[in-house]
Amino acid sequence: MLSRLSPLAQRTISPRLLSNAQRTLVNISYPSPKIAVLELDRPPVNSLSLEMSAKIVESIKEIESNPEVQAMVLKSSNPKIFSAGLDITEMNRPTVARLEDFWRNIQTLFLTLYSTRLSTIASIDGHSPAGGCLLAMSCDYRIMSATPSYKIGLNETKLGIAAPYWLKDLFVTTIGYREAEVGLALGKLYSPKEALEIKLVDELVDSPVIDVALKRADEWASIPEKGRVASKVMLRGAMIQDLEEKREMDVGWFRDFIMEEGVQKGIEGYLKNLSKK
Ligand SMILES: CCCCC/C=C\CCC/C=C/CC(=O)SCCNC(=O)CCNC(=O)[C@H](O)C(C)(C)COP(=O)(O)OP(=O)(O)OC[C@H]1O[C@@H](n2cnc3c(N)ncnc32)[C@H](O)[C@@H]1OP(=O)(O)O
Repeated sequence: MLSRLSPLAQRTISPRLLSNAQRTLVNISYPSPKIAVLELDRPPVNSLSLEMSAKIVESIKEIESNPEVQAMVLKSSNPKIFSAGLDITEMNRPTVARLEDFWRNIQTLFLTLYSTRLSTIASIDGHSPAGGCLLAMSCDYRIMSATPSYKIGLNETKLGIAAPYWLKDLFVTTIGYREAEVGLALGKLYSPKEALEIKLVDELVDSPVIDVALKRADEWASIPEKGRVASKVMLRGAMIQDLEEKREMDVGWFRDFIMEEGVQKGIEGYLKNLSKK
């Protein structure tokens, strides 16, 4: 943790040179009393390790604990990557105990972000595959950079794995059954333009995404909280309750699926290709 370094070291080491063990993993700022910005900061690609997921959850709770704050913008410190999704190394020849803990943390991350009383705006200024898309879909509103080379979607099948049932449900809820059926089967990654067409994102911008995200956060923050949160609970409550009831069953599915030798070989091959690239 950055806070474990001496004050002098904290001032003199460039943030770029810090290892992930020394980083805070996320940064929180408050551009105005009603708005928080939660910045993902786990180089190189903001992948979601067990510790990263736990840190995001802790940060959302910290922001929520201030009753004045009404909206939270989720952004990345990386100018080209929102999040590369789950940290694939967590699924590569893991111990069963770590793998199960990892998955419980991912479930908690989804449940916390999807159900927060805060209005959540995803400021997607870069690639957002798989778990990155999960983070974005868990927010209330998604704004993406129009840069044509960026990609967003659920590409799990390309790694030889499947999205868990609750991520599939979230995808169906967001873009509709037929598009989700095709997108999941093909592990499709959409360009920003395609993502807007299927309503995977709500808005595309050419200007810095964060500027528009902060404007939208202001709009969402101006809606009276009680009615806004009641509407959110009505729309999202069933999916949250369903996973709450099935959490341990889902951990079992995940563990058994990932520990299969064939799946392990697939993950190994995918990681090798990523590194070679
Ligand atoms: C029937 C019952 C079923 C039950 C099943 C239950 C559950 C299954 C769970 C499934 C859920 C999965 C969700 C996921 O999120 S899986 C992760 C998917 N993510 C990806 O495929 C993204 C992979 N990354 C990329 O495509 C690119 O890195 C990029 C994000 C487009 C950025 O490209 P670029 O800027 O060129 O960076 P590099 O590719 O060079 O990467 C730099 C560095 O980072 C490493 N890396 C990249 N992504 C990840 C990752 N997700 N996890 C860990 N590490 C990653 C990459 O290997 C490079 O490392 P080196 O510098 O060491 O080579």
